[in-house]
Amino acid sequence: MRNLFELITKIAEDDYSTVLIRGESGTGKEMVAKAIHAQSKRKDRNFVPVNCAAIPDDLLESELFGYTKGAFTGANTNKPGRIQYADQGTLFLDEIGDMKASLQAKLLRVLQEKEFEPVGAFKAIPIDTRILAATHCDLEQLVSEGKFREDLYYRLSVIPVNIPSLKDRTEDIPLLVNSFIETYTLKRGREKFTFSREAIESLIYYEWRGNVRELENLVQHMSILFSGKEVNLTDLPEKFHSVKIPEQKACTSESPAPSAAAENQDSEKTILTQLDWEEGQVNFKELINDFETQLIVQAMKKTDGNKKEAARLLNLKRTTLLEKIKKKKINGLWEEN
Ligand SMILES: Nc1ncnc2c1ncn2[C@@H]1O[C@H](COP(=O)(O)OP(=O)(O)OP(=O)(O)O)[C@@H](O)[C@H]1O
Repeated sequence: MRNLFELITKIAEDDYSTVLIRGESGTGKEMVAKAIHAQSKRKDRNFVPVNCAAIPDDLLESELFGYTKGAFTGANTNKPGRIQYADQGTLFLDEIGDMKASLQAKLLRVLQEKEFEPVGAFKAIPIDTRILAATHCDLEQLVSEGKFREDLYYRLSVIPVNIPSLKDRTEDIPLLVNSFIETYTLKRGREKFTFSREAIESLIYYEWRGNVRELENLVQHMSILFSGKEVNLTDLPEKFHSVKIPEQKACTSESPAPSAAAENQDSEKTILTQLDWEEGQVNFKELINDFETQLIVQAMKKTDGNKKEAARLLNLKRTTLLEKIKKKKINGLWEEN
């Protein structure tokens, strides 16, 4: 996600490239598109989202490009399309994989020629809009099946942005939960609440097919229906009660998970017994540094080199662990020993 934030800033600065945002439903594709717009030079102009899957095929063309008076029965006046509202701004085309072939051709023209024709018009209108597209589909597959134009696919995916599913970044769950608690308690003017460790664990190991949207809905739901201070597992909706938590990770409020310090008592002993106080002063900084290295190497060994798991064992953020490994230049040390 940190890489993604950096990418958003770079993309926002470069106004010319088209961007294809990919991710499962609810991962935050529209949020990323809004963030790109908000950081770009177009930020004071409109951000216009169009969900290509939500508008029936027959209507999408006139909705997107507008129409002229008399273009079809019922077209009594000229009507601008959403693309015109996005002039000088950003047009966000969500679910682009659902766009029918004839519209794909019109969109390609916008991208290549920077102009479009409203339905029923004979003259093209110039347009200056940045197009951000998003999809949860496998566009390459649609291209190979002939359902999506290959030239449009290459045009759109100049910069691909992939948003990971929530189940692939479970370390973000507690952070997101806290942020949503903040938002929804503030909105309702009620006291903040917390989630018990057991409850958080069930959230961490839950499937999250609806990704961040589903998590946000849960916290919103709790902020309405739960009036206590700490949400326990039993306060959560039924589907969370049966979440399978891997054996060695399961912990209850009565039997807290082993802390990194306890797990590493052995290495602490080793270092302390190695100390020779008689020799004079001990080098405090060096010893702490060695101890830290030993802890990291041990955690990496225990988890077969899985940095995410090791960070969880050490009660560190994954990024902090990665930074330490890099700074100490100890990458792979756990394999050698
Ligand atoms: N990193 C995040 N931090 C806070 N809220 C987030 C984050 N990512 C997503 N959300 C929230 O999750 C919800 C879904 O996000 P969004 O609509 O951007 O997803 P999407 O991928 O475009 O979904 P869909 O494909 O179904 O349209 C929104 O309410 C958004 O505010």
